Parts: sequence; structure tokens; C-alpha cells
Amino acid sequence: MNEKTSEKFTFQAEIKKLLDLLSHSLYQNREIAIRELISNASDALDKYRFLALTDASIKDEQPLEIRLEPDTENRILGICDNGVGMTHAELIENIGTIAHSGSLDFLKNADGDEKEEVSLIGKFGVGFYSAFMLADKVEVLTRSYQDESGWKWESDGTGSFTIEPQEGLERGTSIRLHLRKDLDEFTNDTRLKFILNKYSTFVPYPIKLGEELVNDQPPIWLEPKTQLTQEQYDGFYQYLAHNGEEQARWHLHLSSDSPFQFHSILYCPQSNMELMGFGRTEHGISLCAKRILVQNDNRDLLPEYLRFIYGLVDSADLPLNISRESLQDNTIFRKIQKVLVKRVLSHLASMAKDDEEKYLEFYRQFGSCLREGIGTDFENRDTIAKLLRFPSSNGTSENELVSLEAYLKRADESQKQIYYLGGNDYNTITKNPNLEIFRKQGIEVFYLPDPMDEIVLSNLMKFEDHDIVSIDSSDVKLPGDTDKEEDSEEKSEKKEEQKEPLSPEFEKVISLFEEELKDDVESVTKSDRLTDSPCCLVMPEGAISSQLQKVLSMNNKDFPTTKRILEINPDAELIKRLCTLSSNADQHAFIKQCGRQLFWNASLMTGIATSPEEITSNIQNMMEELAQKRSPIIT
Ligand SMILES: Nc1ncnc2c1ncn2[C@@H]1O[C@H](COP(=O)(O)OP(=O)(O)OP(=O)(O)O)[C@@H](O)[C@H]1O
Repeated sequence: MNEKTSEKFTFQAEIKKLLDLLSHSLYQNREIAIRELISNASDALDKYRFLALTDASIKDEQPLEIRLEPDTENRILGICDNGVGMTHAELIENIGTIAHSGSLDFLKNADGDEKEEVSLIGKFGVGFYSAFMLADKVEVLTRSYQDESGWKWESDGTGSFTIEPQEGLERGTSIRLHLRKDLDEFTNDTRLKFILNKYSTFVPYPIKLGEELVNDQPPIWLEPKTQLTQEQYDGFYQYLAHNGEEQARWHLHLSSDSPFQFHSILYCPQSNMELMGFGRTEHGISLCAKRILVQNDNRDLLPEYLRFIYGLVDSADLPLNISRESLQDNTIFRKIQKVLVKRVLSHLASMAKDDEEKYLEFYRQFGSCLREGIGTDFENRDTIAKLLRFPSSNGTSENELVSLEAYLKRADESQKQIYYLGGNDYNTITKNPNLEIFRKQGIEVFYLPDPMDEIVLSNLMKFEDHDIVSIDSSDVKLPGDTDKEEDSEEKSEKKEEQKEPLSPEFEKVISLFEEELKDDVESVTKSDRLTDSPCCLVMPEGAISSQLQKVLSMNNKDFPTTKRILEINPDAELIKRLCTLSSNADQHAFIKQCGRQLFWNASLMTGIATSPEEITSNIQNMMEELAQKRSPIIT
């Protein structure tokens, strides 16, 4: 007997907001509430079955099932299951005080555009709270498998809920919806059967309406592909993804009988929820052994970088009672893992080959996940590398994406490296002076405004025997640049000798710049890569790229930043003028001031400038000086 009497609790703020949206919105598709509640019942049955598989003291005395109990007279619809049930603490935590579903997390960060919020809610489900779309009072009668007696949770969905002890309950949960006035239809058998057929055909437990079994379809993953319709595939996707409206972007139906037996259907959703601010999507794959669901969110079957895929895998060769840890050691499980990854990647490769535009639509959504595979899936690295796409100097916008293969096809045979350049954003990158020589020679460069892409490429290091290098690095070799290709000491000494001597004026400018910038740059040198701009910054040989440094120092404030080399162009108009001034000692302070500003300009272009106030005050001082020269009469 429970000692406690009725207790009152207040809903968490996000839940209040959600309930308010749900009860006041004119959202038409109220049927999804039934789908959500059935899906929760099915989850509770999964949990119980899983416990029964792993704990010998827990037994299925009665068949696990879901019952719909309509009461037309009192306008009540009951949705009942004999799953795990909830304890007092679970009731408070799960439905009321802690945001659970992805949609709730989303609402936490939402910006208050109600229309958008409601449409997203309709699309992605709100779990238990959808009950308030149908009911103005909801009762949850529940008894946990761990308890002797149960609880009644009750709320009218305004701001609070109550919990009180309830005797005489069987194990499991009954949700009793006191339907809103105009919603009698949800006690009508025909209407309910229609809804169940639409959304819950694939629930792996019997659903009964009164005594009638309403879901008796065979599992579609065991059927031959040729006998399945698009509607059946859509229906199964909508069931797995808890999404009543969407069609999958693509699906893969795999069946194999030897060397081991398994069936699987995998689906790619339309959109990447992670890009929409929903946080990391980790829904897992449903794993069945001989048609019986062993786990509904197995996260190990597919690697993390394919986490966006929904699906089910069924193998008669897997044991039924298996724990999560021992699954990893199961040979068949590991073989299935391998096959799934290979098949997904080869499906993507053929999509890219047959219909690049369709592939790019996929890539724009899920490329950010896929590229993670470069750093984590060494076995399939080369295959994943071929699936990567980036903007490049060959295109006219950030949306034109190019593969490494297409890049090499276009490149001159003598080109031994693949070039890229990172930066704060696409536009800034296109204006980076480091590109001048590449433009002049018609060499394509990948533009990487997303620092993660830069991490991926520097991690990949090579593609088809070509080193992948950032063009802001001093070890860039240009095609035909034979001196740099041969890096023996002897050769480089020879190179030094062959170099044209620098003019004394240019050397003076270099030494003045060096004096001014001794704490900020590694060195100041003559540039061979610039055609028009006066200067650019490059990374010393072997150093990691600018963007990568930026990411690393974001995570670790003490990360030491590498000093760059300031390369200057003797043919640029400004530098020529500074050379002329360099013989006059009175002008040295001005030359230094220019050197400092040029360094800052280059830092801005590279996206590494850190002192905006110093930069602006230096420009203002120079402007003042200029203005004074223009109007010397002003006192
Ligand atoms: N019928 C039920 N039996 C047992 N526990 C339940 C039942 N319905 C809901 N719960 C518990 O309440 C929690 C919250 O449910 P809710 O439907 O809001 O979110 P969710 O199912 O976790 O997420 P989502 O619906 O977004 O997939 C569940 O995680 C579960 O622990």
C-alpha cells in the first residue's frame, strides 16, 4: 500500500510551452497523437521483453500486447499496455519535469516563431504530450514491474499535474484520454482502425481493439523486394522514423542467406535534423533476431557517421538473449556491421555516379556526418574520400560542390598535389592573395569555409597518390616547380645560389618589416606566389593549417599559435614605393607603420586578426597624416 496521498507538481517551462502550443494550435493532423501513444506503449513492451530476455527472474506470464479501449458514452479513449510501467519517480521525471523528446529540446532553443514550431511538432512528433491534442484531461494509470502497487497521474494540460496512489492495477500503463468535445470520432471503431492501419501496422506487438486484432501483417523486410510497393516501404519508414508525413530520401533493402542469414531495410531521411538545431540525432537501428525485436535503438550496427540512417536488421543467426556488450563480440553481428556499411557506401557511390545532382542534394544534408568517417573508419577511408564534395575555384558559388576525383580529372598531369584554402567565409577565401599564382596558372583550389572540411582534408593527407596541401603553407609545390619537388639539401643549396639577388632597397624594407614584426611573424621573405597584392601570410613548412589552428585553439585557449611567414611582393606598387623611400632614414618609421598595417591586412584576410582596436587606430593615424598633407594650412 502506498503511504503517499495526492501530490501536485508544476510542468517544466518548455513542457508548458509545448502544451500551450498543442492545445491552442489549429494543427489538423490530430491522428498522430494515437501513433505517438501506441509507439510509447510499444517501447514500454520492448523494455519489458528485453528485461525478460536478460533477467531470468522476470517472466512474460501474459502475452505482451497493446489494447485500445474506447468508451463512447463517456467520451474516453484508453490506450493500454502491459509493458514496464512507471514508478513514482519515473512518472515525475518522464512526464512532467524533464524534457525528453527531440522536439522539446528544440523548443528550448526555439526563437518563438509559433507557426514554424507547430509545423515542426507535427512533423517530428511530441511523444506523450500529443495526448493533449485530443484530450482536455489525461489520466495515466501505471504500475511498474518493480512495484507492488501503482499510481494515477492526472492533468488538464494547463500548468500542473497530480500524482496519487492507485490500488488494483496490473503491470503496465493505461493512458486514458478524456476527449475534447468535438472529438468523439476517436471512440469510433472504424475511425480507430483506419488510424491504426495508417500508422501502426508495423508495431511488433498485437494491437487489439476490443477483442479484434488490428495489425496482422507479416514483416515486410522478409518479403521479396519485387513484391513490395512503394507505399509499403513508405509506411515502414514512417513507423520507424515516427513520422507520418515524409517519404524517405532513399532506401536499401538487403537480404542474404549465405554465408550468414540476414534481412535489412535501411532508410535515409529527407533532412538532417542536426542542421536544423535539433542536436545530435542518435536513433539507432532496430535489431531483431528471428523477427523478434531484441533492441530498438542499436547504436553499434552502423558507425556514428551513418547515424542519420533509420532501419531494421533481422538475423536468424543472432541469439535472442544477448546483452549489448556481448553483441560486440558476436561474429555474425560484426559481419553484419561490415556488410551494412559497405552496402550503404556503395549505394551512395552509385547514386553519385548515376545522378550527381541527386547525390549532391543528399550530400548537402548529410555530408557533414559522412565526412566524419574519414577520421574514424580507416577500412572504408578511400571509399568515403570519393564521396566527399567541396566548393572550389572552378565554381561560381559555395553551392557548387566538386569531388576529389573530378578535381584530379581536370588537373594537369604534372600537378602532384591537391590544393585547398580555408578561411572565415567563401567570399573572403576567394579574395585571399595566396590564390593569385593559382589563378594565373589556371590551377583549381578547393575552398573550405567550413573548418571541419579542412580538418577532414588534412586528416586524409593523400588522395590517389596526390598530397593534399593547404596553399597557405610554405611547402606548396606548383606544377613544373621542379626545384621544390626535389627536396634534397644539395638541390636547395643550388636553388639558393641560382636565386636572383635582392635589391638593397628591397632588403632594407624586409629588414624594417622584420624589426617591426619580430614578435608577430616567423620571418619576412620575398614572395614567388603573388602577382598583384603586396603581401600574404603563409604557414612555415610542416605547420598545421590556419583553420585547424583556429579550431584547436577554440577548444584549448592555451594552444600555441604558430607564427606565420610574411611574404612580400617586390613588384607590387606599394612595395616599390616603400623601396624608393627606404634610403631615407626619416621614412623608416613610416615604412614600419606600413609593414604593421600590411601584416594586419593579411591577418584579416586569413581570418586570424585579433586586435581590431589597434588595426583601426593605425589606419586612423595614417589617414590623419594623409589629410594633414592634403591641407597643410589647417592649424
Ligand atoms: N506507455 C508507457 N509506458 C512506460 N513508460 C512510458 C509510457 N509512455 C511514456 N513513458 C515514459 O515517458 C517518457 C517520455 O515519453 P515521450 O513520449 O514524451 O518521449 P519519448 O518517447 O522518450 O521521446 P519521443 O516521443 O520523442 O520518441 C518515455 O521515455 C518513457 O520513459
